[in-house]
Amino acid sequence: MQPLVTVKNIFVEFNQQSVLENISFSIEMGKIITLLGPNGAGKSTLVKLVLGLIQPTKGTITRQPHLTIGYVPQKLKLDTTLPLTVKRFIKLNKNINDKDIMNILHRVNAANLINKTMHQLSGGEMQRVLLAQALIKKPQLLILDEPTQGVDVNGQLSLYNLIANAKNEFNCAVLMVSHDLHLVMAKTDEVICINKHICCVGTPALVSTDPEFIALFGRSAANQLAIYKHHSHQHQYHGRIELPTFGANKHV
Ligand SMILES: Nc1ncnc2c1ncn2[C@@H]1O[C@H](COP(=O)(O)OP(=O)(O)OP(=O)(O)O)[C@@H](O)[C@H]1O
Repeated sequence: MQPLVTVKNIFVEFNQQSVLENISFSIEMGKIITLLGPNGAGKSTLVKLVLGLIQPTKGTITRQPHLTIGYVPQKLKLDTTLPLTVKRFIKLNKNINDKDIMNILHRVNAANLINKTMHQLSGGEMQRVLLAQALIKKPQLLILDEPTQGVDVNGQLSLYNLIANAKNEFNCAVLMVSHDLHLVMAKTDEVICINKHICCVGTPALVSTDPEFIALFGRSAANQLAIYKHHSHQHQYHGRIELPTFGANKHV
């Protein structure tokens, strides 16, 4: 099957400064890809390229015709003087009815937030609402730029479970940027490690042994990635995990 997105030999420069160099990869249906890299490595720039928000200086991006993309941005700038409720925020998507909104909020365990205003939300609540907003149109590709910012460790695990279950239910692909090595890797099919160029690519287990990854992130990060070879089940997180509520796909 044709990949949803194919990125081929991409270069990006801002003010004649090179930000991305010779990046190639493809996003296939049903796969979770995590972009890793140090600050300033070009991860958000790559996400914006895939979204079509910026154009490459050189190279090509091919998207499947009529590809639907749901996007959770790194930061959401909201005017705090406007009391926008969660319901109205999600309704900013056209042709969405109240039943659809309630359904999607239920699925991200956020139905109780429907009448809250956006600026009243905690970090974890905000991320759930942003996820609901990204999922409401049943995207073929879900893109998340650091989806667990401001979320505590239990909330992070819960959010990654929701993302993995959304992937199963909608059979969408997921492209995300994350620094949560110890948690996110259990859900990731492929890691792309970048630092302007692609340093290494592969499963978390494979990348954790790659000398370029170790040189960039250190042994401790490599061990966090590798941990999931041995401890990929949930028992160490007992206690405060909210299990996702996705239809038949309750396995995590
Ligand atoms: N619009 C822009 N104009 C000029 N420079 C930019 C622009 N956007 C990004 N940059 C620069 O490109 C480089 C990569 O930025 P980017 O935000 O993609 O990195 P990142 O890997 O997502 O970083 P972080 O982990 O800190 O979020 C940085 O040096 C940044 O300053």
